[in-house]
Amino acid sequence: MNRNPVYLALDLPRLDAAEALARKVSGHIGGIKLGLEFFCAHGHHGVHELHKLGLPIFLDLKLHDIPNTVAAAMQAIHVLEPAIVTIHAAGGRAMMEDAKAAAGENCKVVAVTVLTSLDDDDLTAIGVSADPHAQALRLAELAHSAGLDGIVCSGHEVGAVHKQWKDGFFVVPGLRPAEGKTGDQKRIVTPRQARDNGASVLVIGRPISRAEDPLAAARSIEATL
Ligand SMILES: O=C(O)c1cc(=O)[nH]c(=O)n1[C@@H]1O[C@H](COP(=O)(O)O)[C@@H](O)[C@H]1O
Repeated sequence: MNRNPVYLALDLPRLDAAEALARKVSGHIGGIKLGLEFFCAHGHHGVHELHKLGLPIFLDLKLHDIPNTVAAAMQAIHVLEPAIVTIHAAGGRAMMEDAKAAAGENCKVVAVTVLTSLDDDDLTAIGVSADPHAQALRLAELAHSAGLDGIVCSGHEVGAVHKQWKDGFFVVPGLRPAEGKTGDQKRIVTPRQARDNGASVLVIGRPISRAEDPLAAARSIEATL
């Protein structure tokens, strides 16, 4: 894995625009994250196109279904040779075990714990009585015992998760440079705080992709790390 921990979230509707942006900042990121917006629009073809840049690909598909379906989906993406794939920890132990067993040899499988767009009230509304911190720790423990490589959590929880899972692989989104717009994210920290708290991968989208000058934004984030 590249030493630069920043994975650029390419949440853009057009393939040519996504490719151009990734190419422009490619010297200042460690990888590319392709999520649901990209995959639903451009599928395998889009992933093959982005592979041409030579950076590791993080396929953020957040799979969450019965174990058999998730395992079959994992097998269907082998051919894309992703470095990292996401599933949802809330899918349960058997789903996580089967997803890991079906993944390619060099693919890290990480489980989303509590989305960074959720706060206490959101968890209460879906019937979860634990706060985001406790819930993230609980799901991290489950993901660890199911044999996954790591988890996705916010920069607020990653320090505590790191203490209980020393060699885990931790993906942290919800990152904003000090002056960045929050948007739909609720549990945010700066890229530097996330790294200092133990993040392995820093997922950054709009602070770069929606910046007036994406190259300058990527450079200035890199300079803080
Ligand atoms: O799995 C993820 O990457 C993810 C999990 C999470 O809890 N929160 C979260 O924002 N993400 C993704 O991280 C990216 C964040 O984008 P920005 O808020 O634009 O930096 C998006 O592509 C989200 O899909």
